[in-house]
Amino acid sequence: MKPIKVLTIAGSDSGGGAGIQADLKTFQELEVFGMSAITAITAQNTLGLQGVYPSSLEAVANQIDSIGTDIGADAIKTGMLFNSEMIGLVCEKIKQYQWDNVVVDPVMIAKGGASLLQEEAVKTMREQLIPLSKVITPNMPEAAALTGITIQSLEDRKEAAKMLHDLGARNVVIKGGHEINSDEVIDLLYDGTEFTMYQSRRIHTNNTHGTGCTFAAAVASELAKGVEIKVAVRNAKKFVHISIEHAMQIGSGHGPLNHAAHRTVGEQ
Ligand SMILES: Nc1ncnc2c1ncn2[C@@H]1O[C@H](COP(=O)(O)OP(=O)(O)OP(=O)(O)O)[C@@H](O)[C@H]1O
Ligand SMILES: Cc1ncc(CO)c(N)n1
Repeated sequence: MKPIKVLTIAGSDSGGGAGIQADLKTFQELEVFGMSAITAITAQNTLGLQGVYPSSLEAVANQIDSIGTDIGADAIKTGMLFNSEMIGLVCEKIKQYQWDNVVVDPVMIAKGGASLLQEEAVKTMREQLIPLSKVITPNMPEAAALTGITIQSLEDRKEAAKMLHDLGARNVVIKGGHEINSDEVIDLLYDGTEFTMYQSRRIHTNNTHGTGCTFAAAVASELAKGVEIKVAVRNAKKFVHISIEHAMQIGSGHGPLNHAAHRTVGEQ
């Protein structure tokens, strides 16, 4: 069987819950071959972010070239991209290698509130990266930052999704993890034609560190396999849900997910 390969371009989370670590765990669980280009090293744990050490542009370019010139990728996922220059570089490489299955997780702020993207970089993301994306997966604050729309209701999310589609994203998923006053979590997909809602029960837990990375990595894995977007989002949401539900108690703050849970729960 031909191996299916997925590349994540993202930051490292020393605590193992988010970023590159969450992505590679997800790729492994969803049976695709995972590769990485590391944009920054973060010192991070379940309590917060203790330090950020960005990679040089040369290091990022070289990592991507190593993959592009030899192994290739059936899908790529971007996470923490640190600043405007790095986003520009990643856009150049996506074009150079003609990568089409591009999942953009527009990471800006970690759950604890620490910034993972410089502010001026939001403009570059909007103008350069979004037009190259097959799907963009902002949470509600990220969708607000990218569009300037204040997002509270589902209608606000629909308006923001349309705007992000107009900016060039072929599909937009605005995730609902931040709608904390509700007992359900609804992720909203817009494919340029219609809206699809993915609804689940909200799990009341502290262990949600890395949900966004895991979700986007799962979408990328499914797209790499040739699964169509509506099913890819459904499968990704199910995978994240099970992984949150069966999280182990790790650290004393916002703990990571249990990416292996689907094996025993048997729903995947
Ligand atoms: N408490 C929860 N219960 C069930 N599902 C959840 C919960 N929190 C998040 N999810 C799911 O996890 C996925 C990620 O959503 P979320 O809005 O948390 O992303 P995020 O804010 O980008 O995450 P991150 O913490 O990695 O930045 C979505 O599919 C969402 O439905
Ligand atoms: C490295 C990294 N990427 C993304 C996130 C968002 O969850 C995080 N906390 N850390």
